[in-house]
Amino acid sequence: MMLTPSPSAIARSSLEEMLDSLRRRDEEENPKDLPPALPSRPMSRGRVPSARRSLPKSFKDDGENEKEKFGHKRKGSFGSKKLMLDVESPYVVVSEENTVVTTSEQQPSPGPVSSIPADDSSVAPLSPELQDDNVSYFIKKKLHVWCRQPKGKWGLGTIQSTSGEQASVSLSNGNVMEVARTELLPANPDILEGVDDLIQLSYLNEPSVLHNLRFRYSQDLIYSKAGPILIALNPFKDVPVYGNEYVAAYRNKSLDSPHVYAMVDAAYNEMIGEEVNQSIIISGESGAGKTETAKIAMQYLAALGGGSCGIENEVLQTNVILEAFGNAKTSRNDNSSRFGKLIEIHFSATGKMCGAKIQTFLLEKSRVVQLADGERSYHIFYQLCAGASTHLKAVTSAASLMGCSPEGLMTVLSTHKIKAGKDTITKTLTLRQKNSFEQLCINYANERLQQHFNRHLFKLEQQDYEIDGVDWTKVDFEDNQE
Ligand SMILES: Nc1ncnc2c1ncn2[C@@H]1O[C@H](COP(=O)(O)OP(=O)(O)OP(=O)(O)O)[C@@H](O)[C@H]1O
Repeated sequence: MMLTPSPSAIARSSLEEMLDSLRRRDEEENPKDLPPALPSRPMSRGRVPSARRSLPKSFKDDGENEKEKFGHKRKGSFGSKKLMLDVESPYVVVSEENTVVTTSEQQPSPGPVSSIPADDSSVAPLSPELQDDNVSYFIKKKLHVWCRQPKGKWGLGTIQSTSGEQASVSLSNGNVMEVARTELLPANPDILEGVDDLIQLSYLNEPSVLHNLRFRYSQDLIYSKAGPILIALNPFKDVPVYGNEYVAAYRNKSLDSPHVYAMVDAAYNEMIGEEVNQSIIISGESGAGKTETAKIAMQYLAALGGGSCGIENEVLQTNVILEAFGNAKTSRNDNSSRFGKLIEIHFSATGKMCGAKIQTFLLEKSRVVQLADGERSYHIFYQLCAGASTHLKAVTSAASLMGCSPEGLMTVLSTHKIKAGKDTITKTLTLRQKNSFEQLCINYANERLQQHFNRHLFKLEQQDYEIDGVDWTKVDFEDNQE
């Protein structure tokens, strides 16, 4: 028997409620629809790269037009080169007895929520490791292999010889390494360097994926695809791939290299064409670029509806408010979103943005009162202080509330007293020490605690002195109060 907790039986988080409401809504809208199938994980396989498969739909020439217009050529197309089948190549032949692997066309990946076709059963997958029978081929043809080095790094090299389970590998930096054969993985042919969709790689192993992404990143190609999934690498700088010109280029399909715009465009077209709601899930570790990517996606949708006025602008401006109240500086990201959000954007029948609904969940509330070293509370607190009018500004009101003079308050906030013997030295605090609001609060709380302790303790002592007939007003408590 399976028990399902009833909604009232347990305390439910806002996240659970949100997911539940989404599920209910989906069921109401599409009762018979199954959730879209997840893409099957592409397997590493010996495969000749298909020139036709890799060519973008709008590919017309060798990319010079795009270079002229956008400053760089599209990557991932094999240019005008036609690939010939090298019958000797291990990228085609796994082994004599084994199967010739596919050169078949990969289905285009139509959108962010679509699935790619399951693996063709007529294709024999190639194990990610080098097989016995093709190690000799790699040696003979001096083909590259990835070799795991100390500290988990991968180095590119060629196998010189093997002896039992060991292999001698000549690395591209000139070193020769003795490694276990299990530490070797086949590398892709040079012609596949920098392909824009990882499923075009003949060998889909960890170093090959990392190498391909790094190669593209080094050329400011921050977007790549893995089938229907878009991979975005954070450039940590401005890359000139956004704005009206790019919106128009992706909209009219004169550009179709991997991009958030292309992803959003596919979803938009699917929504208009099929009249089905679309979802884009953006995930990654802190600082990976999720918030920025979501904003870029929203900007594209806003641009489709006519640009930065009216409702589109209002929807975009919600980010400013959300970030003020929900984002903060952390050790990993100066603008870290400390909450999850589900943004629903609504479109009219004509395809114009007509509204939005934003649900937030799991706000890190403890950040208001508890901070790690070097981190900050929510931007709004600092913005309020920075933007407050002279009348509202951190001194006269504060002094009257605290029952002291404004001058006295300013002095204690900006100076620090040190007692050296019988002398008292007043040291001016630096701007940073003055501005450390969290530290001020912590100090204030500690001072109050100390004061409470002192009062309590001295009251008891005073009573003792009074009993003993001592004039307690002449007792020097100052040391204790430091
Ligand atoms: N496409 C981009 N172009 C330029 N800079 C970017 C891009 N994406 C991210 N960044 C930079 O990286 C920083 C961190 O990105 P972002 O805040 O989007 O990360 P995040 O994944 O949302 O992190 P968190 O989970 O902590 O909220 C941004 O403030 C910005 O400086």
